[in-house]
Amino acid sequence: MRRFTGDRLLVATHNRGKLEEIAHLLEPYGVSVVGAAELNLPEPEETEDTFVGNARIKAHAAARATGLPALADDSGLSVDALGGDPGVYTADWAETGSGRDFAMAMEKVWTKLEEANAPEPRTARFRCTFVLAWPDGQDEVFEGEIPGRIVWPMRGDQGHGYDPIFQPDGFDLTFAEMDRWEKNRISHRGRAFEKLVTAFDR
Ligand SMILES: O=c1nc[nH]c2c1ncn2[C@H]1C[C@H](O)[C@@H](COP(=O)(O)OP(=O)(O)OP(=O)(O)O)O1
Ligand SMILES: [Mg+2]
Repeated sequence: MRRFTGDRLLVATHNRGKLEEIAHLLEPYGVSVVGAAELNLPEPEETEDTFVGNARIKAHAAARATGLPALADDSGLSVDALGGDPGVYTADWAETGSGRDFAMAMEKVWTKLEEANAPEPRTARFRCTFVLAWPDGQDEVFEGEIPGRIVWPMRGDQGHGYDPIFQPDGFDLTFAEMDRWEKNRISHRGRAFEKLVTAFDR
């Protein structure tokens, strides 16, 4: 495991919600973040069919373009009764052609569960894969997941993406009803971060 010794980390994401959560996770380590969008880095095509494959594409593209270490996050929601969908295609389900519509994407999840007559609880998990890529082409992989269930109707206005329909096991709140500290403490991203953090120990 290599150490990250800087005080500002390039996060190879164009997703503001992820960036804010990662910023809060890093704050106690005295590391701030800069997002790929702020540096006007292009959004690479995510052509792999695994989280780790797509996280590698994003992390290495940013590390190559800047000569800096870069952290990418590839994540998604896997619904058991839908055979693990949307999974790696979680962002694609929200694509409208002119941006992303997560209300539409959440309706799609719910409609498919209704069509499948899926019994309650409609179990699901969020998964997160971090890839930390070094400018010399090496990388390290850290994964986390959180089990829960899909609820309907949507609840809460915090968080991002599919948070309003995901209720983690052991909680009565959806991710969108939690503040980001509470979410980070238990989330797929928080859990992957617990492993990544050894790279920031200083
Ligand atoms: O904590 C989460 N709470 C709610 N939804 C979430 C979460 N974590 C991932 N998600 C959803 C958002 C996106 O639709 C997909 C990830 O897709 P993914 O390609 O990894 O991210 P993205 O395209 O939004 O940003 P980017 O690739 O620039 O990092 O899963
Ligand atoms: Mg993406």
